[in-house]
Amino acid sequence: ANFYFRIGSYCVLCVVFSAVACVVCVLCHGGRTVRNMSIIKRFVRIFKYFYGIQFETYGEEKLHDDKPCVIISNHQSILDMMGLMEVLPRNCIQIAKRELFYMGPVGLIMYLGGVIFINRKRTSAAMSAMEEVGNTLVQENLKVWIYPEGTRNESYDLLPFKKGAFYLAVQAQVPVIPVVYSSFSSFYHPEKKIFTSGKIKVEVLDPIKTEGLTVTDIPKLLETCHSVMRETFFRLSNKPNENGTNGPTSQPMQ
Ligand SMILES: CCCCCCCC/C=C\CCCCCCCC(=O)SCCNC(=O)CCNC(=O)[C@H](O)C(C)(C)COP(=O)(O)OP(=O)(O)OC[C@H]1O[C@@H](n2cnc3c(N)ncnc32)[C@H](O)[C@@H]1OP(=O)(O)O
Ligand SMILES: CCCCCCCCCCCCCCCC(=O)OC[C@@H](O)COP(=O)(O)O
Repeated sequence: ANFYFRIGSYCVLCVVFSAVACVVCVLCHGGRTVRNMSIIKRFVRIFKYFYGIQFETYGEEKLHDDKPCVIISNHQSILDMMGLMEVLPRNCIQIAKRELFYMGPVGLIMYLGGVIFINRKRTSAAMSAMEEVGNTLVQENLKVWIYPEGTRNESYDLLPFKKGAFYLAVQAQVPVIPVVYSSFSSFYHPEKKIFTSGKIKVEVLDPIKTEGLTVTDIPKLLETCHSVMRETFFRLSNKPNENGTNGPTSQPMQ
């Protein structure tokens, strides 16, 4: 029962805080702009105190370069929003599934924050939406946060990555910055109806350059990101990886 109360209150907080944030954003900036993200960030960062969640972040300064880039991170649940806002840099928008836009004030606040909505069922439309972002990324000095797994994933591993984030980075010739969150499974487990409090480790990895890369380099770029994020995920989550050690298995970057 406690699980449902906490999840329910999380959703209620999202709706209520969104409605308030919409008013503040419209009063401050008048409409849809990425500058509203800093207002949204302040509201969302309060959530962690309600749920006793602590963040331990490593390498956050790597996100503070005032230059465009594509940030990719693993995605486990709707709690990821707190982790996102914990380290969200300035001028950064997110790619979100279109369904979220229809969630009342939550959709409106995301719209006001500059979030790009994509229809995952219509790949061509999703790609052109992302291509549009790719075209304006550099001159608007924007960062884009994408969850390359394309969906929430509560397994104790990373899903294979979709290619959109990498097409976007290569098209705009901007670096990819991976951000990895440790597994929530110690305190959040929907199947077992567990949602207590706990600590989430967040590690920002070194930017991966895309200068000079073309579409043909995308599979390798995707693979490099996937393996370095997977290794970090296991390390942060203290999950023994294939060869049973806890330490980082530093495979040479092929
Ligand atoms: C005070 C407030 C209180 C709280 C209220 C809340 C406020 C919060 C505010 C703000 C925080 C908001 C938080 C946001 C959180 C939301 C997170 C989500 O919703 S996660 C789901 C959506 N995200 C994605 O899905 C992205 C990842 N997906 C992609 O990038 C895909 O690539 C996508 C959708 C573009 C296409 O997906 P495909 O399923 O078709 O798969 P593929 O393998 O990537 O592509 C298929 C083929 O198309 C080619 N392709 C892909 N992209 C291309 C491109 N751009 N150009 C050309 N070809 C491309 C590929 O090469 C591939 O071709 P070959 O099969 O390899 O031959
Ligand atoms: C007026 C009624 C509005 C009711 C809406 C209740 C609010 C629900 C909480 C919304 C939190 C929004 C922040 C993003 C959280 C998130 O990450 O969404 C889930 C998707 O990534 C994953 O997509 P998928 O796993 O494929 O369903």
